[in-house]
Amino acid sequence: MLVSELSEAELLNCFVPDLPAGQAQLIGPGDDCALIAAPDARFVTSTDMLVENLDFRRDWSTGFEVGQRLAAQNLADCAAMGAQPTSLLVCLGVPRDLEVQWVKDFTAGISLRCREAGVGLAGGDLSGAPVIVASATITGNLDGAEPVLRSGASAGDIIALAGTLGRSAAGLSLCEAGYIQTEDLYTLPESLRAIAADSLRIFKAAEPPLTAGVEARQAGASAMLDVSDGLLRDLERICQASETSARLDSVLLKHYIEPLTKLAAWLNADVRQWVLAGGEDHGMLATFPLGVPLPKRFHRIGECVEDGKTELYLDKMPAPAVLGWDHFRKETRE
Ligand SMILES: Nc1ncnc2c1ncn2[C@@H]1O[C@H](COP(=O)(O)OP(=O)(O)OP(=O)(O)O)[C@@H](O)[C@H]1O
Ligand SMILES: Cc1ncc(C[n+]2csc(CCOP(=O)(O)O)c2C)c(N)n1
Ligand SMILES: [Mg+2]
Repeated sequence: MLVSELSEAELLNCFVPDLPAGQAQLIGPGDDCALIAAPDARFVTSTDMLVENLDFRRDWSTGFEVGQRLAAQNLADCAAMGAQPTSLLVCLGVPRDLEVQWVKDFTAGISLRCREAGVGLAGGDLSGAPVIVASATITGNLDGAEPVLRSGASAGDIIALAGTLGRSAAGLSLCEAGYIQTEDLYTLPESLRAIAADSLRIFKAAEPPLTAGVEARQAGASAMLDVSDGLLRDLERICQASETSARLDSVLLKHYIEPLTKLAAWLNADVRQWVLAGGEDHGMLATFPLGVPLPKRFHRIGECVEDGKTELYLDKMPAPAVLGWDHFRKETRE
């Protein structure tokens, strides 16, 4: 059945009765607004969108995966402030010839990730669009604590990451090379299949270490963001906001590079490009004052350095000018 065969109310009725309700959700979907508890009189909020053919392709990803990915990227933004999610609102624009099942799968994907995070899907909006456009808005609670900003890093701080780097970019390269479904991976050498399957899964539906955000705040992180546009581009954002330089350690980055090296060689891709510039893994990139024990899941990858600039270094050299993701300007780092 196509969405054009249903009224808006009928389409809503296909999924609204099954949406998750979180603890903070006092009134869920059905009225003009939802009502969400904000126990510390302030809340964090952020929004993020996905556009068909730019951010996902329907022939690569299922509705279930796109839904999971939309939830994950919003939950990652909330986590990167050190906040606990309290509500998610979802807007969806769809073409008239889209299967109703796609919309149901998409909502099921969002609902799964919301349930895992204990957050309610509080409402949203539906409209028509020439391609699928989906956006979500998250709110989160800091429980009276201060948020972890991009601007809090100082020279001497340790730079650490929780989550994966380069896996999503590897998954994108696999799809571009025609390895789209797990079954397609059987034509790869056996030794590459597990890492390829892992990368494909992460590309299609990111798996950020969401609870690591609050843990980093509680451990005393000085700055944090989620890596959506690539390690170098996002670390540069911390450097610019904090007015510090940063030095990455190539020995510590081997943790991310080595598992992907053979797959990159097979695909004729640049593994350093995947790891240094690949976005959408949504790992938590944080800085911690020297001496603070890193929370579990955080791996040290470098340190902030004082040189009166906001430069990135890889060991003792300026970091390579590999491309980070930019929707409008793809040829250089900002
Ligand atoms: N249309 C807009 N109007 C107002 N502010 C915006 C708009 N688009 C982006 N911003 C703001 O600009 C900042 C950077 O946006 P960006 O989308 O790059 O966020 P990000 O967290 O770095 O990346 P991601 O969206 O991948 O998580 C954010 O604070 C965001 O709220
Ligand atoms: C079909 C297709 N082509 C390319 C990509 C890669 N891609 C799109 S947006 C983005 C960065 C994060 O964006 P934002 O900052 O808007 O969250 C990346 C790495 C994809 N996911 N799907
Ligand atoms: Mg972000």
